[in-house]
Amino acid sequence: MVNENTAQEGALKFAVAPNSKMRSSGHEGVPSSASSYKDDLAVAIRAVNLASQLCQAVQRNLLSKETQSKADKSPVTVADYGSQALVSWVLQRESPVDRAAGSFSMVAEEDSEDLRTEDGLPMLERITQLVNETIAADGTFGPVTLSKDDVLTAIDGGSSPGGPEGRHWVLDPIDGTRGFVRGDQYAVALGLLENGEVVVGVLGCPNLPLASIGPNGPVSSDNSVGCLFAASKGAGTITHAMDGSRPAQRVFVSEVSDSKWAAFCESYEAAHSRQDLTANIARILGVSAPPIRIDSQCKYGAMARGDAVIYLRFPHAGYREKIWDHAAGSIVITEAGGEVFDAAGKPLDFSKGRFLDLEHGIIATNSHLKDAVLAAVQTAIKEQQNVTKGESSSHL
Ligand SMILES: Nc1ncnc2c1ncn2[C@@H]1O[C@H](COP(=O)(O)O)[C@@H](O)[C@H]1OP(=O)(O)O
Ligand SMILES: [Mg+2]
Ligand SMILES: [Mg+2]
Ligand SMILES: [Mg+2]
Repeated sequence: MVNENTAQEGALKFAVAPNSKMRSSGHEGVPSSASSYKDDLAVAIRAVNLASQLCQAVQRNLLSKETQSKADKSPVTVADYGSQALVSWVLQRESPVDRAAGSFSMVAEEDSEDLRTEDGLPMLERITQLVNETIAADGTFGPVTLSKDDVLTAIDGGSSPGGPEGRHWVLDPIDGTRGFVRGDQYAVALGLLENGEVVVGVLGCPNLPLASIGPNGPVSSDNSVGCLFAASKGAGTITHAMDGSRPAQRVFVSEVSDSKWAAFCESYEAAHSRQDLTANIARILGVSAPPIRIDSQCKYGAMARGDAVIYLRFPHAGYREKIWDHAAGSIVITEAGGEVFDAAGKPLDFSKGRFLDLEHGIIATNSHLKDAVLAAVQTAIKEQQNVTKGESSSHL
């Protein structure tokens, strides 16, 4: 995990121009009363907070039997399922808009298939226990106990195919499960799509330091962690401490306009993003600070408050991006004044169902640097293709 020592060492080693850090908005809590998504944002924050409490409890006591491998070999834990069950349960119970409409649609990462087998029963029992303990500890939902069937049904509330029409919640119950299992960064990421567009996004980042993790972060003795980021269309992005110890503040992406002063963030896991390609992009841009490598959509949150100026993600060939890995993060960036686009410079299209259909790679930065970063990305990709062509012709 990037800790404050690393950030402080970085601050000494690398001269990075100051940028716009958190600025007080004068608003407390939810971004703006002018937002037409105020109710959606409030219920999304409540759901993400509750799910984050379950994740924190599990991460403190993670046992190996509480982690399994899915068919694609990625890990899934009792907390991924428990988080999905809680978010689905809170939204279906508390969302005024969904209740009034009598319909609920959510596109979420997990499903209950493995938990419905005989082998899955101990895990289901543990998840049900965790869900009920979390609801009881929270204390704001009244006396309620979910059965195993209720938990399975809540998890399967996330089976919607999504698409270009109507309202769909989009959930990654734990984004960055590898980071979660390692004891590092992860996010509970919840978005809302309306006719294919992300209109609400909430990121619960229980391990993210409140202090900047960027190379120009403040030299601070404050080791507090746990940040929530919340954005809704037209109303900006706010952040607050998850334990309520600091009030909400509006955040804005960095104003840095010279790429040599721009720090970039990317995946901790080399298997998730091509770090050779991102190193080349950084070289072309003249970036001197080392990459900030952390798991999950916490990167989008950190960038939205100015810790990093560029986000780069280039999965290995054959990987298809899912909408729940970017929906909440992308609106957190755009409402903080940034831009999110693919390697062709196009905005991400969340209207195509469970997958994103895009040109290789996802990039985020501020509007000053968009053209320069895009040009560097395209140059690095061409250089890479030339090297690959050269290698294959030398084998002929
Ligand atoms: N082979 C892979 N390549 C790229 N991303 C992956 C791969 N396997 C899982 N992921 C997803 O990448 C995201 C982590 O991103 P990052 O690398 O930025 O931390 C997570 O959503 C993770 O899924 P999950 O939600 O199951 O953890
Ligand atoms: Mg996963
Ligand atoms: Mg994910
Ligand atoms: Mg996940």
